[in-house]
Amino acid sequence: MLFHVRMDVNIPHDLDPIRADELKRVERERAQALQKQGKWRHLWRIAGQYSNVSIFDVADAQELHDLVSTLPLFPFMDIAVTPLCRHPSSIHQDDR
Ligand SMILES: O=C(O)C[C@H]1C=CC(=O)O1
Repeated sequence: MLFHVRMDVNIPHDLDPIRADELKRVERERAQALQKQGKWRHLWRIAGQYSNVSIFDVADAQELHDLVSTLPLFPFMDIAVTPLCRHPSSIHQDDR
C-alpha cells in the first residue's frame, strides 16, 4: 500500500548541536536502509524548507505508523499522511 507522507522538521534551537547531528546521522542511516528495503520508495526535499515529501510502500497504515514513529527525528516532525491508490490512467504497473 502506498502512502504520500510530508515531514516538516522543527529541531528546537536550544537542542545540543552534537545531539542534533547524531539524530540526523542515525535518521539518514535509517532512511537509507528503508529505501534499500523498498519501503521508502521516494524521498524528496521540498526546496527552501527543512521538509520532505516521501512515498512509502508498506503493508498497511500500522506498518507506516510503526516506521515513521520510530524515526530518530520523529519527536521533532509534523507529519501529514495521505493514502494513495492506483490512478486509472497511470502507465506504471507498480503504482499500487
Ligand atoms: O531531512 C529530512 O527531511 C528528515 C529526515 C528524512 C530523511 C532523513 O534523512 O531525515
